[in-house]
Amino acid sequence: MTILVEQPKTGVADEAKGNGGFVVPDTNSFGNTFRDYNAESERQKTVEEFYRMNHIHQTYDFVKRTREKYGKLDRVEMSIWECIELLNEFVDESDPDLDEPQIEHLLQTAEAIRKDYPNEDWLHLTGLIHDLGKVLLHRSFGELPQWAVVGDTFPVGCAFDECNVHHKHFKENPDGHNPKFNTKFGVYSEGCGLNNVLMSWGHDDYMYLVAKENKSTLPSAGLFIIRYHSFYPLHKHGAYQYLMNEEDKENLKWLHIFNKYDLYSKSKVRIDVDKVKPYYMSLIEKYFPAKLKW
Ligand SMILES: O[C@H]1[C@H](O)[C@@H](O)[C@H](O)[C@@H](O)[C@H]1O
Ligand SMILES: [Fe+2]
Ligand SMILES: [Fe+2]
Repeated sequence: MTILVEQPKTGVADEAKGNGGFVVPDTNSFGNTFRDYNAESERQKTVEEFYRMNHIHQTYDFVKRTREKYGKLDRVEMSIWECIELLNEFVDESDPDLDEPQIEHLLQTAEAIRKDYPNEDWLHLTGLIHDLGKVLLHRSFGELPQWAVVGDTFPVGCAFDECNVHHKHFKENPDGHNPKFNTKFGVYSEGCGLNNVLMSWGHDDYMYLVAKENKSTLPSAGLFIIRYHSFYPLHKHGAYQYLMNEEDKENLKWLHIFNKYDLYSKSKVRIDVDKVKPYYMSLIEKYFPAKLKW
């Protein structure tokens, strides 16, 4: 099902009058511009070290093996809300804009979308669950290291585009020296569709598999957002476009909308969980079974 892209409820004029629409802040909680990977901040070193490990270890072979293993979904049975609560203890080491527990980020994203798109309940829920795959960091999921869970994603099996954050650290990735994998198309072909492309392993693809295998009724745009929201090289820089097919191009429009809320809603202003929980529980019930296989 294709859902037509609509304009947000409030226009710029409404925002200026304080009529409720989501307002994009100029700086993050640390006073820097968003996604500035070189800004001197307490987080810069942690983040760069994160990407060094990520770029060295995410190889075609690693992704294939790990995706097969986690795709079995034979670890845990739990509800969406139980998973949200599990995430409470984690801070994402790849993120220069946020050092709050993940539950804050999930609710902030969902609530910001809800302000501007009150009728797209599927998009509110997508906001709430888009990062749930970060449970891979948890003990019961084998405590995957951060480099295998978070951060921007990129295709493996073809050349690493220069617009990837901290690109220089790819020089230690063995795939970069393998002629099978280091050309523009690598193991892929033009227009093959993202569904046929292996992405670096992490919370996006994992949560997509969880939603799909548990028969979520979210529209294809919602599943696409979950699966590719960390693919900044594509949705921010326009790299790797030649791998997309027509359906990907349609879905990308919604991902562009979503990204604004994912990125810019990160703040220190807390959401009252008890107040908004009933609304989100009703959406979970509408689009997911009560218990899911993870
Ligand atoms: O640091 C962030 C964070 O891990 C997000 O959850 C992910 O979606 C982004 O792409 C990444 O850069
Ligand atoms: Fe994410
Ligand atoms: Fe996010």
